[in-house]
Amino acid sequence: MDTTNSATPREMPPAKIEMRDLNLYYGDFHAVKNITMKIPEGCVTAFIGPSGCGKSTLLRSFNRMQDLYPGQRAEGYLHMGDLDILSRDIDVTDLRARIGMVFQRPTPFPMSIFENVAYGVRLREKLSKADMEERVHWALHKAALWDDVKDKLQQPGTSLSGGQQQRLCIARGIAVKPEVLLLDEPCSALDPISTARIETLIDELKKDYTVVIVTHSMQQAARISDYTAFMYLGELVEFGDTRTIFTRPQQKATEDYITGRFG
Ligand SMILES: Nc1ncnc2c1ncn2[C@@H]1O[C@H](COP(=O)(O)OP(=O)(O)OP(=O)(O)O)[C@@H](O)[C@H]1O
Repeated sequence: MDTTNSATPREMPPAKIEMRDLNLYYGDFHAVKNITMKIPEGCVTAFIGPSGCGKSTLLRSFNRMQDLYPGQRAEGYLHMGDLDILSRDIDVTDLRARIGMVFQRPTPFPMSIFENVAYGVRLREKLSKADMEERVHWALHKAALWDDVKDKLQQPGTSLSGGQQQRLCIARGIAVKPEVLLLDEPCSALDPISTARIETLIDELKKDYTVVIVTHSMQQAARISDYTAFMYLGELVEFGDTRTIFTRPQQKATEDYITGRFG
């Protein structure tokens, strides 16, 4: 399958993450095939494609989630700047602080709202009580959750609504000040109002972070992303600026998918 990069390098901001011939396997199963692309810095990049095409597998490789599953492996070139993400010698905990992740279902820890946000920071930094409070409040503001929780920071994270829990997970993700935020279908368990709030938040976050999102919703990709990658059967079919992908796709498979005529 031809891979067409319809955004020329001149138009695109510099790469934050770069892949060359990246291959991902579950045992013998070749789930993601020969991906060569650059994720632009300070933008929202969306991965779309039919169920099972490898979007989540690819996203998870950016912060080495495959290490958590025996039998999963990655081959090829995957870099963030000078950092060789696939190198055995890197500190994976440090990598996951630099490249944070928010999952499909909100996953608050069984602890207070405050501690949910402070937990990851405490693992990495020795902050005074006042500095920690400042960091937690900052993250909750950034995640547009402060007004909802400012009077109940000691209540359990699980006492919040689904949409609030997902914003709590985003606050937790940004509290450690990552460079990249990976969002794996962050709105799939949310109602339309919570989804709209998360989408607004993502738009805000790209001022400070590089955001990569996997979404099943083409409308969502069209609304919030600057660049879109369409995957099919483990391959990258087409990648380019979102407007071009949705209005003038170069590959028939992309056109069929976005117009709902797919298989
Ligand atoms: N833990 C696993 N072990 C074996 N195969 C897996 C595992 N996880 C995913 N796969 C397979 O890898 C392929 C890619 O899966 P992946 O979850 O990345 O797809 P996806 O595009 O994110 O799908 P969806 O949109 O349904 O979440 C699929 O064929 C899937 O069955």
